[in-house]
Amino acid sequence: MSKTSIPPVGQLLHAIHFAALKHSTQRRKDSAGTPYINHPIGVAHILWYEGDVQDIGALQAAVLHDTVEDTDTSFEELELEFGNEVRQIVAECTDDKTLPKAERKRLQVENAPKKSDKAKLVKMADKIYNLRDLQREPPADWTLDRVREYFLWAQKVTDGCRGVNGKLENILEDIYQSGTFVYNGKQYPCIAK
Ligand SMILES: Nc1nc2c(ncn2[C@@H]2O[C@H](COP(=O)(O)OP(=O)(O)O)[C@@H](OP(=O)(O)OP(=O)(O)O)[C@H]2O)c(=O)[nH]1
Ligand SMILES: [Mn+2]
Repeated sequence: MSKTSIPPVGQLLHAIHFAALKHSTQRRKDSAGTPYINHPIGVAHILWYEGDVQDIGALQAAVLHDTVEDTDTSFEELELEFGNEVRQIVAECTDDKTLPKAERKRLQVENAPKKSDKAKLVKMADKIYNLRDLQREPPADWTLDRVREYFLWAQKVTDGCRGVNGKLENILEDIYQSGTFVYNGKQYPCIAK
């Protein structure tokens, strides 16, 4: 059976299985050491359940979005397993880790408006997931300033993704306008007024 003739549920399962194997030894930065795979699955879950996104390529790319950046996965491998469109969306969501961190962050802001609609969807859901993680419990070694900087930077990135999904935009706007995060037991506004 050629890849495109596999029903969408099978295509999505293949992406989940692939990402689970690739991220199998990785953990999130929270104190519980949550399995990393919870994040890419959660990003696809946000697209479907909160963004009403049913496009199979976008959902697969969401599940696979950190495989090249954070594991030994190559773009060629993604193309072979999932086709050219998924490869391209993931490529648009992959930072060049050979660049200094400040430059990577700057490029995310600069390039967001130039991305395809499907890459913008994945970027917004990725940020929603990470911002919610930060609201709940910042990584143990993050200073208060680093958390604040992340919210400000994320807003600049997702502002460049506007125009493709009002529901996801509204979720992000709520976080920036009225969201709070907890740091050392104290509550702070995500974006100081
Ligand atoms: N908030 C949070 N983030 C965690 C946690 N564990 C892992 N991460 C990952 O850390 C990244 C954000 O941390 P940074 O210090 O800014 O980036 P870095 O990992 O590239 O150094 C995100 O990468 P990313 O998904 O590639 O997105 P991006 O922020 O680089 O765009 C996020 O998925 C956690 O417990 N909480
Ligand atoms: Mn991510």
